[in-house]
Amino acid sequence: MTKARIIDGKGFALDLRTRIAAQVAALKESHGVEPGLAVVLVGNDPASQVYVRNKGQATLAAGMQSFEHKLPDTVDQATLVALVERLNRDPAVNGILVQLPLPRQIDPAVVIATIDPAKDVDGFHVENAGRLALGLPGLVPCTPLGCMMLLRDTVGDLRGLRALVLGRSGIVGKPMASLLLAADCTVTVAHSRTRDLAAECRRADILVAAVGRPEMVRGDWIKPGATVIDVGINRVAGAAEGKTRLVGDVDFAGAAEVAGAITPVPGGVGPMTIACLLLNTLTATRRQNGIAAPDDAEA
Ligand SMILES: Nc1nc2c(c(=O)[nH]1)N[C@@H](CN(C=O)c1ccc(C(=O)N[C@@H](CCC(=O)O)C(=O)O)cc1)CN2
Ligand SMILES: [Mg+2]
Repeated sequence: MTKARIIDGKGFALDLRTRIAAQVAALKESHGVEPGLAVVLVGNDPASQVYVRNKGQATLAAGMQSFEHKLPDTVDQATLVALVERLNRDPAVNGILVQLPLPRQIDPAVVIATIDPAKDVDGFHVENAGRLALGLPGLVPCTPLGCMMLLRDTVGDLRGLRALVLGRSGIVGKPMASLLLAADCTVTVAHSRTRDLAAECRRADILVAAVGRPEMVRGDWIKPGATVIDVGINRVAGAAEGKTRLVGDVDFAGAAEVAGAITPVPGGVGPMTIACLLLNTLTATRRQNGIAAPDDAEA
């Protein structure tokens, strides 16, 4: 039987997007400034195509300008870098995002390093990563930012809580650990080489799973009453022939019997990623124009 509160990331994200749209309208009214987001898609990865389409629709729905750039999967790195440099110079573009993954002939680190840090709404540039690690203001990666919003809404005061981040990627695990540390949690980062992962998980008041391994975290790894944030989005074979379904990195049914609160997949962290992209674009636009956020703003 499900005991845990199910954290409604989809609902939270929709509400956040509505509030962002209101702030965009106010920004246009007060300063005549309209945020613009450029999204670059390289190749034909079906999931990336869906994400980019959803980002474009969400951008327009928030009242921002959307610029989509699609390049073939054979494109060379120099051409992509030249496009990013052009977007860096374009005053209508306040945020730049290059959809990942990129084809193998392109080094993502080189492309990300080309993005103007002030327009890096993914928060992946080393300058923004360094700022986050040092507790300085910058642009924060969207998925960890969304996880923190859900955590604050669910738990409230995070100070002193024991948090375990499962996964050490530069996109989710490391920034997530920095954000939890900044919120005064006691943070452990676990990974594939961690000894007795289950025991580490069982100590955590907050468990953030971001390893990309379907249902790896079992129900008996969860501390009773813990808050579980599942970042995994894994497509696995479904019950019916030829059908697939999405699962997280956590065995939802098992964990929901033990946890105090848990994000579902789908409908948990995923929708927060796009909502936080809009938030970062608004933040970047304000900073580029020297406009302070109103007191009731999200960021
Ligand atoms: N440049 C970037 N590339 C990628 C990022 C990113 O933040 N920046 N993240 C992911 C993909 N992603 C956004 O780009 C993303 C993934 C999932 C969702 C989402 O809403 N998921 C839904 C389920 C969707 C489905 O049915 O497939 C959910 O979890 O409810 C939004 C955005 C990799 N690349
Ligand atoms: Mg503009």
